Amino acid sequence: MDTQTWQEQGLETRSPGRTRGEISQDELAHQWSRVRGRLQEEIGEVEYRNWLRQAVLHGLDGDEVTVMLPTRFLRDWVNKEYGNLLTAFWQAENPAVRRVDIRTRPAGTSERAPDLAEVEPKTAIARPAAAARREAEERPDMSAPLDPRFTFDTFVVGKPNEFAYACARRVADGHASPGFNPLFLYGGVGLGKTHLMHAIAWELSQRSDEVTVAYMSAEKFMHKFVSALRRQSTIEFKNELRSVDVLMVDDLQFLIGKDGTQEEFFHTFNALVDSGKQIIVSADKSPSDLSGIEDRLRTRLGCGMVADVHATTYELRLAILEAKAARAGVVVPGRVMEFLAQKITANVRELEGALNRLIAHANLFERPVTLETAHEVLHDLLRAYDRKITIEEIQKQVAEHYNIRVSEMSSARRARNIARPRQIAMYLAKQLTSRSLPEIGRKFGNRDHTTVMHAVSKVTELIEADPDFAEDVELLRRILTV
Ligand SMILES: Nc1ncnc2c1ncn2[C@@H]1O[C@H](COP(=O)(O)OP(=O)(O)OP(=O)(O)O)[C@@H](O)[C@H]1O
Repeated sequence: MDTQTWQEQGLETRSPGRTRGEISQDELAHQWSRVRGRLQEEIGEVEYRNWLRQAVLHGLDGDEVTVMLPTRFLRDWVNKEYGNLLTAFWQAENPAVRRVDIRTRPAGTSERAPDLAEVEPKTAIARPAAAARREAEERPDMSAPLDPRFTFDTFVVGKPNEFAYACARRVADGHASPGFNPLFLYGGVGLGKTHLMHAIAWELSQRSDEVTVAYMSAEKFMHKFVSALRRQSTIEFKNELRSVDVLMVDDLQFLIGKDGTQEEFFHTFNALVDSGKQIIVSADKSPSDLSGIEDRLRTRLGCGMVADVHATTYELRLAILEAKAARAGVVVPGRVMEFLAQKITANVRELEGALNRLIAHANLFERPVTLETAHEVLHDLLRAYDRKITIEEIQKQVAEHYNIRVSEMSSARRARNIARPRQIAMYLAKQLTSRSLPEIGRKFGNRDHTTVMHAVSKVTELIEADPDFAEDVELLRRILTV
């Protein structure tokens, strides 16, 4: 990582190498970036900006992390309001950390910490694991190595992601037909697209020393392109990109409206595909729904394999929690996991964050994880869920969306244009609230729980069979969960 990037990431400038406790500056930077990500998720964008945006990591010394803030007021406030959270998240990231020391930094010693969006996944040229790390150290501009946790082994497969997983596997096995080029993965926030891309990169690089994989976020692609333009070194940039065997661009939606960068990406894309190289792209929408992308690019993006990563189901959430707890070597009672899987429905990132907080809390206070501690530790998150989503809100939103009266949610009418939205509302009530089937049934005109069960399985079936229908339900889910 170069000095500038180091500072951009809210880190103090220091000489490269390893910190005490065998952790490299890059790893530490990643941990800090994730801690900040969790903080932002946890306390919300506004609070984060107000209080923590200027926090800078000074370093890790033994078991103590030091974080600097520019004023005493900020230091005291952060200490009081977020000190425990910071410690818990650091502990979850790095079990060696026991304490977080929050201090003021002498004036003029560091830069602001940027938005997370600015520092999220960077670029990595992936070779075998060890080589990739060396590469990252030798080539400061290729700053972020692939996340070692994002492999196929750690990816939990369920109905919502099995197709995307199968496609990713096929490409990673090196047996994909041209029909898999490009592989376009799309779906909502935090559902595992980046994880799958990294997994492909790891797998390919472990398979052969010869294969070079370039992974970058669309933003990074843009930054690199723009700075190449400034340095008048676009030829090198092009050559560098066109020399790889596999190019992965994550979160392509960030290229929307960036015409010059899109143009460059389009040419790179064509050059690579024409010479038989593999392209893998992720975005939050399917190619046909990515408005703001040039038509010729959209057409090319959609001409390979397009795989949707659907919103999680209760079963998948539970399986993910079980896998993560087992991996962390922590015993979390089944009831606690069921509770989390039922409650934390927005995405896997949030679910993972909740589990990490519970584990960190248990470690910190040397107490077992129980349903009671889950309520206590996650009360703010759970309150947000409780506050946000009620069955009434779901009914209102769905009725509005399909242009029917809210009263039809409880009526006896069985016409398709009424019954289908009602089934969708029941399905969302099951997904987004912790209400039981009989409770949901009661809210829908005293219907039996078997009717709700039927609605849930019907909607699940339709989501799998009909992408437009799936899109509609996903849209409603997002509206309800923002
Ligand atoms: N099926 C899964 N099994 C295990 N972990 C998962 C799964 N899906 C997501 N995760 C975890 O959830 C977190 C968020 O996933 P990821 O970053 O891949 O999401 P994304 O779809 O790329 O989101 P974004 O659109 O925000 O970039 C990661 O820590 C990832 O490991």
